[in-house]
Parts: sequence; C-alpha cells; structure tokens
Amino acid sequence: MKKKIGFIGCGNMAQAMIAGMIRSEVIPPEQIMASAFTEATLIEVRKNYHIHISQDNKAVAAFADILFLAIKPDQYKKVINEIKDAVGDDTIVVTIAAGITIDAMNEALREGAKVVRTMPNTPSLVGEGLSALCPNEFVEKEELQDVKVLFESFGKAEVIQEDLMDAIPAISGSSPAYVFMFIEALADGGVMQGIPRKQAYRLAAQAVLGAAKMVLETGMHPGELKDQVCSPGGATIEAVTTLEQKQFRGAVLSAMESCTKKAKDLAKS
Ligand SMILES: NC(=O)C1=CN([C@@H]2O[C@H](COP(=O)(O)OP(=O)(O)OC[C@H]3O[C@@H](n4cnc5c(N)ncnc54)[C@H](OP(=O)(O)O)[C@@H]3O)[C@@H](O)[C@H]2O)C=CC1
Ligand SMILES: O=C(O)[C@@H]1CCC=N1
Repeated sequence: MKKKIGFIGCGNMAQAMIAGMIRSEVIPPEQIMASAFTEATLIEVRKNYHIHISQDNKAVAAFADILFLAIKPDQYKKVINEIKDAVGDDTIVVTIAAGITIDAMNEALREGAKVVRTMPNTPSLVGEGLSALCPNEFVEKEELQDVKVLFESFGKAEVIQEDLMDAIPAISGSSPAYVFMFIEALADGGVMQGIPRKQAYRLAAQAVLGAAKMVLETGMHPGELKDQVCSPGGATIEAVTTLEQKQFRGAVLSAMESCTKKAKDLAKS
C-alpha cells in the first residue's frame, strides 16, 4: 500500500498494530510515523520497528494519509484540539478508543472529517487480531477498503453498525485479557499436578488455540464440541460440573456486562 500511516500514541495497542502491519509487509516501516508522550517510548519504538518517530503530534497528523489515534479516551479532546488544523481534508482519522463515538470525533475535528471508529485487540501483534470497524458517511467505499486492508494485515476485520461498537470491547477488545487469565489458571492447575511451568503454558495455550480453531473451522455449536469431550461418566464432565457450580459462565457474562458499562463511561472522562 502506498499510503502513509500515522500513529498518535504508541503504547500496547498501537505497537501490536504496527508490528502486525510490518510483519505482513502491507506497509513498510518508512511509511509509518508515530508520536508518544515520552521520548523513552519513541526510542524503544524506533529501535523495535524502524519507523519514523516524533514527539510532535501535529507532525504525525500532517504526515499521515491514514491517522490512527491510539491514545487513551481521556486524551482525545486535548490531542484532537492540538492536531485538528494539521489533519488534511482527505486524511482518514481512525479512532481505536473504547467509547469514543463518531459524532464526538466529528465534533472535535470538524463536520465532514473522514472518521472510522474501530476496536482492535492485541493479538494483532501475531497476525491474529480481530477488529470491528465503523466508518462515517464521509468515508468513500475505496477509502474504507484501504483501512480494512490495513486491519486485515494483522488479523480479521469486520464492518459493523455503530450501535454495536460499545459491545465490542467485552467480546474481543478486552477478552484476550480474560483468555490469558484462563490460560494462566490452566497452567497453574497443571503445575499443581507436577507439570513443569513452561510446558504447562505451552499445553494450556495450545489447548485454547485448538479449541478456538475447532469452533471457527467446524462451524459446530460450542456446546456440541464440549459434549464430544465429555465421555459419559468420565473426567471432563466432573470438571464441567465444577465449573457450572462455580458459575464460570455467569462470571464471564457479568464481567462482560461491567466491561461494556465501563467502555461507555470512558468516553465521558
Ligand atoms: N490495549 C488494548 O488491548 C486495546 C486498547 N484499545 C484502545 O487503545 C488506546 C490506547 O490504549 P493502550 O495502547 O492500551 O494504552 P497505552 O497506555 O499502552 O498507550 C497510550 C499511548 O499514548 C501515549 N500518549 C499519552 N498522552 C499522549 C499525548 N498527549 N500525545 C501523544 N501520545 C500520548 C502514551 O505515550 P507514552 O508511552 O510516552 O506514555 C502511550 O504511548 C485506548 O484508547 C484504548 O481504548 C483498543 C483496543 C484494545
Ligand atoms: O482496557 C481498555 O479500556 C481497552 C479497551 C479494550 C482493551 N483495552
């Protein structure tokens, strides 16, 4: 892709996306520029990804054809105010923040600015990201396609309607954190039974990867796949019973509810 890509904010999520883009060779490092709050972050980013760096957000805004705002929601107003005059009329501004709406973006930038609201996740780092995208009415079909190609360079991307965007952090933006907790817990359980720690992480992570792949590739209902593991009178149904008694699924649902509520509230900060 010939476009120049800017990142304002270069923390965990931005770096996962930058790594994914470079790894897929969709964008070479010399077409990417990033800014951050501290010089230390930028030195690290330059060292790891060989992209252009600047502590001047306006310079990044002026550089970019596609500009990612990868700062935390509470920084949006301040940063947009700082860069809005440097954002070109044809620049596509991509927000990755939880809770920040397209209306709020246009209000802060200007009416008519091209905005794509998105919610990626950190598995982008290894090319297995999942991002939800929602453009405003000023983004042309081909422009959305360019943005989609970028997101697909580090995983899957789905265009969805904006009223569902607040539901995305809980299911895919934040959910890697709960899955990491699950993997850690599985590994702890293995260690408790004597499996060496490093091997326990490998076994637990591969089991989660394999189970996810089965859902995606067989198209079967997760419940049916679960039933296939539970031999009658066997060991798995014992584990499943304990998980139900401990309200495993209820805990996940409650966690997702609180995540969604917080994601909406973040925009108010
Ligand atoms: N982490 C995740 O899994 C996901 C995060 N997001 C969204 O991504 C955004 C960033 O989150 P995350 O990467 O986790 O946060 P981080 O804290 O890791 O990164 C924030 C970045 O913003 C920089 N920054 C802060 N203030 C400014 C400023 N005034 N100008 C320029 N840069 C600034 C920081 O610089 P410095 O490093 O120098 O402090 C840092 O690089 C959030 O809006 C979040 O909702 C979306 C999906 C998933
Ligand atoms: O924790 C957060 O607010 C962000 C949004 C999704 C993942 N991280």
